Amino acid sequence: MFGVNNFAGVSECYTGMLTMGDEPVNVKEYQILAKQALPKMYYDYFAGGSEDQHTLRENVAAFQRITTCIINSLRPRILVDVSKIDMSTTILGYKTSAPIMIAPTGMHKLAHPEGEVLTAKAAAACDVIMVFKRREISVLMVKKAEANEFKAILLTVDTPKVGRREADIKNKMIAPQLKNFDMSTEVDDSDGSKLEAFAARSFDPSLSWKDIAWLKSITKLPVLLKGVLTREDGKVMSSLCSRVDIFTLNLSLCSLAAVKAIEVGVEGIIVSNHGARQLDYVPATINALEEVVLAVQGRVPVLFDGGIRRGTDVFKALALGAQAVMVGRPVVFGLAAKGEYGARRVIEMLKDELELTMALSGCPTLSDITRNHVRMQSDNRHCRMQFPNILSRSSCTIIY
Ligand SMILES: Cc1cc2nc3c(=O)[nH]c(=O)nc-3n(C[C@H](O)[C@H](O)[C@H](O)COP(=O)(O)O)c2cc1C
Ligand SMILES: CCCCC(=O)C(=O)O
Repeated sequence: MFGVNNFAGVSECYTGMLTMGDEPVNVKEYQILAKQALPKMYYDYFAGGSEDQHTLRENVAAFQRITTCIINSLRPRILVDVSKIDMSTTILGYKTSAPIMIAPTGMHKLAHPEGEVLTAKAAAACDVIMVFKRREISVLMVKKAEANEFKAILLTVDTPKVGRREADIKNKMIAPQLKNFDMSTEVDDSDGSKLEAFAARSFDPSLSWKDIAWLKSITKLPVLLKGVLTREDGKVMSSLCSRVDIFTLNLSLCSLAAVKAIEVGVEGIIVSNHGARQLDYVPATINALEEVVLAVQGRVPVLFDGGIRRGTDVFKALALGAQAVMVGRPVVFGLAAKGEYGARRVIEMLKDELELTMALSGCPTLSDITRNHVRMQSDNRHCRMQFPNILSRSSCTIIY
């Protein structure tokens, strides 16, 4: 039988219908099983994006556009000894076996009764904290993180308010009671998404650059900003910039969001659009990555998340300058479908696929993966000089 699944952000053909007893062969198949395993309200919460879900589709589709035509393609090397592939790297001084981490995603207990405990068992989890209106909650959580020997704080900076998630509104999404949020006791009689109502009560929309100094003043842990998408901070430059311009602009002319982040002393930046759950119509993160990497100029690590579903996606993000990637939904879907085993398999499959991609691209180590291993639309001028005939074909013109 030929099954067609058309989920938000995933549009795939499969040669059979999956059922819970089946063993998924790639991370996307875990989404199919998660959909079968979860109540609709919870599946929609995990899978959904904001508003038209344009960016949700783009996060995945933009990776798929880096494909087999001359521009937006991988560029493998041949006749390199790839009998040993080393995917290990060091992030903030900590050694890890592969540049793949688990993104901070809320409410794993909706996916599985044992929630985050199983996810943490399945892999070394990456830890997150949000700054709340009630700063005493933030202080408490930072102290808890320190006491539990967490290694870094990722400050989510793209959620002063929660994005408009229409599935959650329709489903009247219930915010479960969370241990970390015990201190919020207000009664919620709002209609629509209770999660949104919770966020409106708790998150601080006045969060600004000065608060980074406050956060740094209460902890010695390194602080990384999660949710940077641009190098610029003002309207002036954004009106002047287009994707193709970014290599030719004099970066020192503009006030830079990424650069500003470094100035206020953050130890790392995560290029993320929150899995397309916040502002719709922001770029797919893979299309925003290089802009930030160029602005940061190696001064702090740049991590990446959004739409990673394949080892080749990891490879593309590394080639465009990410030091490591984080994976959100696939891990939760693995957890929902097959518990700890499923979450672990998702990471293992991505690692195996990355290993194979490195071997087939002639890259025995991560440092062998270079910008020259991908060709993007923004390399167009260079392409035009080299491949005048091919580029006149409209099939090779990819529009961001
Ligand atoms: C269900 C869900 C919950 C999330 N919760 C948080 C969160 O609490 N804090 C945060 O910074 N990001 C959160 N994110 C965003 C993820 O950290 C990450 O940016 C995103 O999932 C990456 O995209 P991907 O799901 O396509 O891998 C959440 C994402 C999902 C799907
Ligand atoms: C109220 C939102 C908290 C979790 C989150 O960040 C998400 O669902 O994307």
